[in-house]
Amino acid sequence: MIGATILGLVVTGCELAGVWLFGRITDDVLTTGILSALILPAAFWLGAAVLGGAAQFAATWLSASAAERFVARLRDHAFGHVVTLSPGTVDRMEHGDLVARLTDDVEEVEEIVGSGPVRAVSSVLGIVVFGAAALILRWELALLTFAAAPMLWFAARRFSRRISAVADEERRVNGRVTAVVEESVSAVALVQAYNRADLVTGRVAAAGARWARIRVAQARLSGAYGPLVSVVETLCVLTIVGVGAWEIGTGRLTLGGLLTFAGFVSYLYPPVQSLGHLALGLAAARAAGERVAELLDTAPSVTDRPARAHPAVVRGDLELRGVGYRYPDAVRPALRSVTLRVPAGRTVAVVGASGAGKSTLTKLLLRYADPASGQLLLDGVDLRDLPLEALRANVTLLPQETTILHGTVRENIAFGRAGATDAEIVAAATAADADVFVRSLPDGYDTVLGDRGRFLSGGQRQRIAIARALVRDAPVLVLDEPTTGLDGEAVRRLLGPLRRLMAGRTTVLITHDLRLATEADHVVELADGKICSRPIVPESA
Ligand SMILES: Nc1ncnc2c1ncn2[C@@H]1O[C@H](COP(=O)(O)OP(=O)(O)OP(=O)(O)O)[C@@H](O)[C@H]1O
Repeated sequence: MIGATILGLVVTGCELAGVWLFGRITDDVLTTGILSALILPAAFWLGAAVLGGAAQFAATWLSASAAERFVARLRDHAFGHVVTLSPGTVDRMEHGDLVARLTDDVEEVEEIVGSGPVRAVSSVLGIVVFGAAALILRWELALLTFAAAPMLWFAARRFSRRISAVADEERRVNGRVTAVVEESVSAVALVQAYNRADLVTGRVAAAGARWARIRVAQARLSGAYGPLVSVVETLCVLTIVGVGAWEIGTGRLTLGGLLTFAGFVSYLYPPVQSLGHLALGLAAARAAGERVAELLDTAPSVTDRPARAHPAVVRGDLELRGVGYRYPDAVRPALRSVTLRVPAGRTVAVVGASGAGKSTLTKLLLRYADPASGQLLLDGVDLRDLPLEALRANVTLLPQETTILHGTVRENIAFGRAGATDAEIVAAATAADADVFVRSLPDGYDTVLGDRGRFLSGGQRQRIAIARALVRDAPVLVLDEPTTGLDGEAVRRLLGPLRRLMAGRTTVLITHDLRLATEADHVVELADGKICSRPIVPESA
């Protein structure tokens, strides 16, 4: 900011010198015809132009890098906040709208908070310096010219109110367009299968048309502001020419003096206009800023309590004592007084009908949410008393839907633990029965997997996920329907990798698959959010 102010001063000083030298040249060279008098002022003028140009270049560079740094920092901050929100909170947001807040809205805020102050300072500098120069040269004429300022201020105020209302709407609709496009693209397979291209294109077109209407309204408003200012400017120039001609006639002003004065005034308007535009831009930035602030104000539903002592590595004794949970806005609780114990190193399978509350249990075990009543304990410590990072370092979740990230097979497996070595990655893939098919891929472990792993079969995706969990090597394992969507043969092939993954780990195995349930030491049934007392399959050895 200080650098930009100094550079702004240098630019303004050079422009001022240029205008003044032009006035001198008019009086000493153009009106007298003495060519030799041109050399010195021309040399100074050229010097001022070079120095001013260099300062302008440095100021542009400085403000662009400051602006981009600001955008990156704000986006990192906002995104850093989003990843602390529980998955349930993020799922309740429209993903496209969330993306719009983290991209377009952050950039819009920068316009005002980042480069805005720099532009404001250089505009104010320009107004003060050229205004003072005009006053010093001919104060009466200057005051006459400044009379236009209230008109400009009044116009900017009227426009900014209307632009502000439109800007709010534009930011909202912009988020909606991104959300509709994002949703339609991710559902493209369903759209084609059900022949509903007309429905989604209609939705995108409707959102796009609404956005286009608002953008046109915005353009109309700011388009009207520019010409209005030009008309006011023209009025001032005509006043200067008229009064100036009269003053030249009376001998109170030379032609060079009038041109110098007109030059000062012409340098006065761009900063006045720039301040006006800045005020108009403030409306859009405020609307965007509110959307970013709303995101930052969304509090994580689960937070760390003040630090407490905790074992770095846990044994893995898991216990649920009378756990109850109800989703926000849900009428019925998803879990009701669930009591369950999984001794260290043992496996408990949780079976039950769809909607019984099985996945909800996994969310509480990972602390995506806290129970409304009761306690979940790891080695006798309430999960809420463990730092979130320590809890998650000790509990590995294999979610129902396998997430494959855009990246290589190696990166996808290494995602399980920062710093995993190549040897550990290959060992995990081998134990997950993934090594053979990975080596048959075009680039082996360096094959880039497309978004969501669409180049892989369901069973292959699941084996990559098991390798990732093996690399993580945590003592507690939560498996949420690990065989969902797989046929009998694929399930059979997954049994070996799953057994190797569960071996020696405390495991909560959520499954519909009774063959898989027999892998557990104990099976419990969840029905309507409660544990049933009767075992539904005979316990295995
Ligand atoms: N995000 C949510 N908001 C509100 N209610 C939810 C939410 N997720 C689940 N529920 C409700 O909570 C109950 C338990 O859901 P849960 O997903 O735990 O069942 P589940 O046993 O895992 O079912 P499935 O076997 O079909 O995966 C259901 O009635 C469900 O409708």
